[in-house]
Parts: sequence; structure tokens; C-alpha cells
Amino acid sequence: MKHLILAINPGSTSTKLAVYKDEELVSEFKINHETEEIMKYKHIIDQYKFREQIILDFLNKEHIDLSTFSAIVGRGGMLKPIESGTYEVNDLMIQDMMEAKRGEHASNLGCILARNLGKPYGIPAYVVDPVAVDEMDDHYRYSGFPELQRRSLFHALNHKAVARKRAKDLGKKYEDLNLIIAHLGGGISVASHKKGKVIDVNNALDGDGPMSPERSGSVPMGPLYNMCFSGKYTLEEIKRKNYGKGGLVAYLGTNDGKEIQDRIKNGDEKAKFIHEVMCYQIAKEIGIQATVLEGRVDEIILTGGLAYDKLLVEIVTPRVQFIAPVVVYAGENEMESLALGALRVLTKEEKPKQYI
Ligand SMILES: Nc1ncnc2c1ncn2[C@@H]1O[C@H](COP(=O)(O)OP(=O)(O)OP(=O)(O)O)[C@@H](O)[C@H]1O
Ligand SMILES: CCCC(=O)O
Repeated sequence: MKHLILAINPGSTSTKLAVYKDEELVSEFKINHETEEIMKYKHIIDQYKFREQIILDFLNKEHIDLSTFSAIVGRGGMLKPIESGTYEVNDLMIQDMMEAKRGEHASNLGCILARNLGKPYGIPAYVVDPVAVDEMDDHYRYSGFPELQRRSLFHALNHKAVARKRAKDLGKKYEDLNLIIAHLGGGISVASHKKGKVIDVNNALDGDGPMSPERSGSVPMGPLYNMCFSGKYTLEEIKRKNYGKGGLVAYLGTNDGKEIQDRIKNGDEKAKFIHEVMCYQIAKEIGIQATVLEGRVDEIILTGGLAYDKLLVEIVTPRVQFIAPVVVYAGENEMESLALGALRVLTKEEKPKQYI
């Protein structure tokens, strides 16, 4: 019997959905969200109904009955640090995502949507490679403030999926390669994959790394703490400057990479300069990760939605190709990875991990 699987991927600038019959893609859907549309919700959890309606409308349009799914799988959010794999959605996971104690990210909704949609029909819910996957080297964790440790939060699902895909395309094992992978999405994470483990990455949610379509990336700390204590801003407003309203959207009023490309083509000098700054910072972050891998880098991979941007690739590549060859895997492999992660559990090839 074939398994019908619904994959749900709430991203920071989009909602992506896919239906798989075993390994075969049956149908998919993606909707991009304007910054204003998303920013009107104070907390990620407040977006629940909005994102749920997108899923129900998609299933309706495709004439797919919810009750026919064998499993529903969501992108996993800011859980406690955990190892890579497929996890059963349980009560603790739901509670942690509702409380968002480790922070707010669109992917926090993945497990809640998967569980709630399937529950009336007894359909099992899973998450795969949540953003909280933690395989870090301990050197990574320490900052110069003993009170402040770095946290592993990144686009683990796409990082792992692209790394495995590249290894397969090369006829090698992921565990035999050293890769620098730059996920270039609404947020940007650039990571060192050392022999199958992600040992270092910038965490854009904590204001680390390059600016991105809607994250500030790292900013000068002196001016930042003056700003924080100026009395002009609430904590919420400062957080929004880092996450949601930072980066390209702060300078150009849009998080839409295609629109920015069009503006550049039409001679918009400001868009051109800010885009160059983002590219410069991406290249610099790749350089940082090259030192983590001590220069022993097999390949640099550019992936995520922004990797479709040819100008970005043209600017970043010459700055970093002295480190290793640059390969582009534009878009993401997240939907297939979600579905295959659930399928391995349904076919009993793998036992689901428990979130405790
Ligand atoms: N063809 C394209 N050209 C330029 N930019 C693009 C293109 N397609 C998508 N983008 C941009 O890529 C970004 C979104 O990438 P992606 O879909 O990987 O992110 P997301 O899933 O919404 O967010 P995140 O990965 O941070 O969770 C947006 O800024 C989008 O405008
Ligand atoms: C937690 C994923 C990182 C990001 O969206 O910036």
C-alpha cells in the first residue's frame, strides 16, 4: 500500500506545501508572504489560523481529503537542542512551541499544524531536522561574555537535505565530505559541515552573520546597547529590527529578491549597493567558515531561494572560489526531505525519535 504524506513548511517569507505518494510528488504549492502581511501578527503563534487556512484551501483546490493521509509532517521549530532525524510530534513539543521559550520562528508552527490537522482522523504527525538540530563543536558555543553562549539555530532541514543530495550527486558519502553550505533564504545561515556534522554556523536569529532579506545579521554592539537603553524603543521593537524588519526590508522596504533584482536592472543605485553589501557579508561569512574547516573544504554550496539570483552568485563566487569550487543548488530540498523522513518511519525503516 502506498502512503500519502502531507508536508507543511512554514518559512519566514513563505508557506510551502507538498503532497507525496511514497517518494513521488503528487502536488505542491508555495505562497510568498509580504513583510506587512506577516508583521501584523505580534507572535508567530498568532499566524496559526492564517497558515492553516492556506493548507485547507490548497487541499480543497486539489480535491484531497485530509482523512486520506498516512502522515502529516511539518518543519520543526525552535525546540530544545536535539540530534538530526525524524521526531514524533508529542505534547511536550507542542507545549514548547506554544510557549516559544527559545524564541519565535515561522517553523514553530510546523508541528502544531501537523498535529492539529491530523488529530481528528488519528493521523500521525512528525517533524524532520528541526531548526534546533545541534551538532556543534564546543568551541562554537563560547562568546566573550561568559553569561552568553551561542545557540545552534539554523535551516537544518535544507542544510542536511542539500548536503546529502550533493554527496549522492558526487557518488560520495556525506560523512566523507567537508562542505561550507550557505542557505540563502528569508534568513541566511552559513555552516561548516565536517564529515556529516554541522560544527559551526551563524545564528541569524541571535543577530549573527550576514544581513538577509529580513534579518539584520550582526551589528556593531556599542551603538546597539546605546540604542537599547535610549528609552526610544521597546524590547519588541529592537527584536523586530533584528528579525522580521532587518536587512534588505529595512533598507529597501521589501523582502522580495525578485523585486530587488528588477529594481537593480532598472537602475536603482540604492538597491544595487545594499544588495552588494549583503553579497559581501555572505562571502565574508563563507571565509569565516573556511577557517573552522582549517581550509580543508571540498566545496562551497549556495542554496535557498536567493541562490536563484544570478547577480548574487556572480558577486559572491569570485570572492570565495579561492577556498573551494562553488556549486549552486538554488531553491531548497526541504519538501522532499520532510516527506522522505516521514516515509522512512511509516515503512518502519527507521524508528521515530522521541522529543523529551
Ligand atoms: N528567482 C528568485 N530570484 C531572486 N530571489 C528569489 C527568487 N526566488 C526566491 N527568492 C527570494 O528568496 C527568499 C526566500 O527564500 P526561501 O524560500 O529559501 O526562504 P523561506 O523558506 O521563506 O525562509 P527561510 O528559509 O528563512 O525559512 C526571498 O527573499 C525570495 O524573494
Ligand atoms: C532558525 C533558522 C534561522 C533563520 O531563520 O534565520
